[in-house]
Amino acid sequence: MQFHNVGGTYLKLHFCSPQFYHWNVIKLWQLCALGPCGHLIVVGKAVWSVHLTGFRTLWIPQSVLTGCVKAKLLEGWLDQHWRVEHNSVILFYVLQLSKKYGSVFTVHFGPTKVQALVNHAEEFGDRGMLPVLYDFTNGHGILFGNGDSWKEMRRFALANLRLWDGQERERITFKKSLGFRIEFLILIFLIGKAFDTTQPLSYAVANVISNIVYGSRFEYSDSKFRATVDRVLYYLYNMFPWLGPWLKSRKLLLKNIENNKKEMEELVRGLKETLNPQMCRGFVDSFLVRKPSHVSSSMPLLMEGGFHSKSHDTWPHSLELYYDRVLEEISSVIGSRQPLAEDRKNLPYTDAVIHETQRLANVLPIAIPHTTSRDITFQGYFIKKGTLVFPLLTSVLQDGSEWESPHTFNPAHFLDEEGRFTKRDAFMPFSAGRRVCLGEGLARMALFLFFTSLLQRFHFSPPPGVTEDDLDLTPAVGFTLDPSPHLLCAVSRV
Ligand code: HEM
Repeated sequence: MQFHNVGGTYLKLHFCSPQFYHWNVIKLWQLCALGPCGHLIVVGKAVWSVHLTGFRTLWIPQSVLTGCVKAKLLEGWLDQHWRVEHNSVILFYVLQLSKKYGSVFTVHFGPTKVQALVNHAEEFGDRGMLPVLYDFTNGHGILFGNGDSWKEMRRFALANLRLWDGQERERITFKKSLGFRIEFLILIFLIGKAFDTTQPLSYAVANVISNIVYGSRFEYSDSKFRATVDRVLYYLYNMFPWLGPWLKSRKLLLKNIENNKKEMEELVRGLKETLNPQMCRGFVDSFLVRKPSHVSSSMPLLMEGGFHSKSHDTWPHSLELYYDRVLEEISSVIGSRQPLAEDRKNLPYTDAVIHETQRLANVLPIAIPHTTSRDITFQGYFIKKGTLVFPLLTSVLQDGSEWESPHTFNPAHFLDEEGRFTKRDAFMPFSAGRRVCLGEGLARMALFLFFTSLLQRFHFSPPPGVTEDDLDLTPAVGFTLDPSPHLLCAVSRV
């Protein structure tokens, strides 16, 4: 994939001078720099506002922020504001800067030196490690690993996922699991009450992934399972390293991670005791048979796949209001039978709507951090080995020179003049290069089956008394970009 043909934006972030390291309060202004409402809050004699001119500056006397007061202020303020604003602010903020400063620019951001850009798969292909991600993984696994062990794990995982893509495994495991999750949603929706889209979808997606990872699904009434998923959701809303040790939520985050690890270990113990090497039930079994010492690395897939897919699954319903044409297509091609993966090629408009939803929803706007594997000069900028790099996927997914209407929902982006589905190079919600999403094939298939099955059965609308215009779909904060929590009603079509 050649990023430079697509013309994305490359973000380079510098952190400020180390003399401020010893101030606890430094993290406050690190945050505030990109904090609520785009205001820059400068504490004490911070000198790094050079590149942030143009933003309003609010001075907080340093004397106000000492000892406990400092900690309390910080905690309360962060809890109230940061979690709500963080992601969208970073995103819109850097996009604004990119308009002003061009495709490579510098932001002073805190006490570590950080630069972010995308290109050159090899040089920018290592995974960058943020403290909070380290808390979660200790640097192991596919998502956050590097070097030979990452290479080996990725190859192994891909081979296994391909296995499931193969006929037998797909028919048995994948379709069955999707059936379950759809069954669950049907139950929820049939209750007829307005529901918040996030939670049932998260449980359902997590069940699909656990079917693949563990070879079995959970009952939705299982309180342990629900607690695990809730904890994963909690991670996502708290994955901000610079919140650091001041936040009480970090303590909870670590406790949640510990609890989830324990439960996963328990599950793996059970699988070990009942292992039959001739009959792999899921991903963990493959590890137990062929790579027993790496088995813990398979576990974060539950979180990884779950949260990405969940974010997408919550979006299409919000856009369902536009989907009459999709329904016509589904009903003329599939009728009332269960949709199958191979139906996709006969549903070009539906496929275009799903792609356009992914493009505009842009659920991982700054992907997952990379790091440079060696010194490199890129677009005239020297970047040192070990520099943190944030691929800004939004800059490609909503690039005005690539898309006819970059900020508007427009399925025609993926259709040719005859109404046939057409691929676009700038469509890269799964990123690109050597760290491209491992679950892309699986996620694409799940999105298609899930989306068509739900639309086939339900009409979605805002709750009584709420108009479509009242629905607030402003992206909410998190590691992923989800729509703000909102209620919908599902009315059965059959
Ligand atoms: C709609 C759903 C999904 C989206 C949009 C998505 C997107 C992404 C993105 C943007 C990355 C970062 C790539 C980079 O570092 O440049 C990624 C990495 C990854 N994804 Fe996904 N993902 C989805 C679903 C899944 C699923 C279902 C799985 C698991 C079965 C999965 C497994 C992974 C793994 C293991 C990585 C790390 C790859 C590596 O570092 O080598 N993803 N994904």
